[in-house]
Amino acid sequence: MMPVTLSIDEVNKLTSDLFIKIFGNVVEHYSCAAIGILKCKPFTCAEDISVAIDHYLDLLSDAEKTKILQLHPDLAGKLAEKGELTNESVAEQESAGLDVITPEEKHKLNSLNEEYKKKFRFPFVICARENKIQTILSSIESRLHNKLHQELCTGIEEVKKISKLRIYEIVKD
Ligand SMILES: NC(=O)N[C@H]1NC(=O)NC1=O
Repeated sequence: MMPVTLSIDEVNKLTSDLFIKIFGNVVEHYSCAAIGILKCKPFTCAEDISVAIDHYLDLLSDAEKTKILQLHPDLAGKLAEKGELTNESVAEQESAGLDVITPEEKHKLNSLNEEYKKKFRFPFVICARENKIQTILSSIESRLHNKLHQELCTGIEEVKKISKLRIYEIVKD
C-alpha cells in the first residue's frame, strides 16, 4: 500500500475494502486486526483507532498473539538484507539507524536474535522508532532472561507501540 494521509472524517467515510487496504499493515502482515476494528467506526481521532487495535490485540488467545509476533521480521535480519521488508518496517528500522550499524553490532544483533528465537520460538519484537542499536541490544539481552508468557506480553505491548505510530502516520487530525 502506498503511503496515504487522511483526516479522521475521511477515515470514517472509507469503504470497508479501502479501510482494510489502508490499515491492513498497522499490525505487521496481520490485516485481521484492521478487519476486527471495522465495527468500532466511527472513530473520533487517531488515538481512538489505536485504542481499538490495543483492545483487539488484548482479546486474542496466546496462540494468536504468538502468530502475530511470528509475522514480524527480524531487526537487521535476512529480509532487510534482501530488501524484502514492508515499507513501514524499512522506515522504522532506518529510524533506529539499523541500516548504518557496524559489522560488529550487526553480528551481535543477529546472534542475539537467533538465541531469542531458539528460546521463545518467535522473533524479538521492539518498537524500532523508539530505540537505537544500543537500547535494542540491551533490551534483547535483558528480555532473554524472561519467561515465555512474560515475553509474549512484552512483545505484544511493543506491537501496540508500532501500530500506534503507524496509525499516526496515516491519520493526521
Ligand atoms: N522484530 C521487530 O521488532 N520488528 C519490528 N519492529 C519495528 O519497529 N518494526 C518492525 O518490523
